[in-house]
Amino acid sequence: MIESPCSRVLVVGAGTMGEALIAGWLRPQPPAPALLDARQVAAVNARPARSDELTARYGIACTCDVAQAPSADVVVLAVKPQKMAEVVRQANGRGPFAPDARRLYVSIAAGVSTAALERLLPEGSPVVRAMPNMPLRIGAGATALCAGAHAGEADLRCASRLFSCFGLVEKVSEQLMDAVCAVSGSGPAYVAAFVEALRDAGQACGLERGLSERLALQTVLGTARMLAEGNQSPAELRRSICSPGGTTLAALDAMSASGFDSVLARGVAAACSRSKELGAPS
Ligand SMILES: NC(=O)C1=CN([C@@H]2O[C@H](COP(=O)(O)OP(=O)(O)OC[C@H]3O[C@@H](n4cnc5c(N)ncnc54)[C@H](O)[C@@H]3O)[C@@H](O)[C@H]2O)C=CC1
Ligand SMILES: O=C(O)[C@@H]1CCC=N1
Repeated sequence: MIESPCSRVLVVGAGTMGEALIAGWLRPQPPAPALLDARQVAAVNARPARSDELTARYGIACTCDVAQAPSADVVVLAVKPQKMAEVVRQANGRGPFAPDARRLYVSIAAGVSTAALERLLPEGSPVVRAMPNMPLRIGAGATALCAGAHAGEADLRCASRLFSCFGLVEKVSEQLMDAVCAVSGSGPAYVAAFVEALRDAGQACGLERGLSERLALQTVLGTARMLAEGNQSPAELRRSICSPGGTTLAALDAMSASGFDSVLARGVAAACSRSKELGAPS
């Protein structure tokens, strides 16, 4: 079990990501036990049906009124960036936003800066900003963390423990968080789009759609595993597949001439700009 001061965790806005975090903390990680047990986790979701569903599924306390939430040492803010200010103001200084105790606030919201959160939260609150990604659902996530003005090493350690059970955790300076969001936060969607495009391209060359998707998917999986588990760099692996005058070079030359790299660069830059725009809750 996780030690104090990370002993009771409240997830505010338990939607897709919030639920993935809860499920991961409560799941045993053989040979290790679960990080938290159901009595240590609580959640808030504005929709009563969703709140009931989370209680039924995980046996955790769940409420739809944030002001009524059980007390916690760590409050994970998992609402959409556009909702952040509204949720805190709705509580009106009660529940997890009461200025009566020191709590660590961990926000996973894209773009929202620690400074913006500190302005919303009780004065002097420690804030850690995290940017996880969707593959944390299968323990293969990538999370970057940075500390706000009042968060110390112990707060970062606590946040780090909460995300380490989901995969890679990196500490970065806050100015890099928008870029992290654009690469790994949104990245799983780019990879899914790549699989779709490779499937469709295979279909256009005559493969049956299902077969094309299976081949595309296994290719992404196998390549990612080789790069993660082996000692070849992406460039080395790429070169080892390109026979002189062969098929792969023909493909990469055509892709390069069509702007493959610059298309990706423009997409990532757009995500990074959007993260910055989301950064200041009104
Ligand atoms: N989806 C993703 O892959 C990633 C999302 N994020 C961030 O995680 C956060 C959550 O994203 P998702 O889980 O995808 O969104 P989501 O829409 O699935 O979850 C947000 C939840 O907040 C609830 N909510 C709205 N207002 C509320 C209120 N006043 N009180 C309590 N609950 C309220 C909604 O009912 C919803 O279930 C966002 O800030 C996003 O930027 C970060 C990394 C990856
Ligand atoms: O699209 C979004 O805004 C969120 C942040 C990273 C992934 N999904």
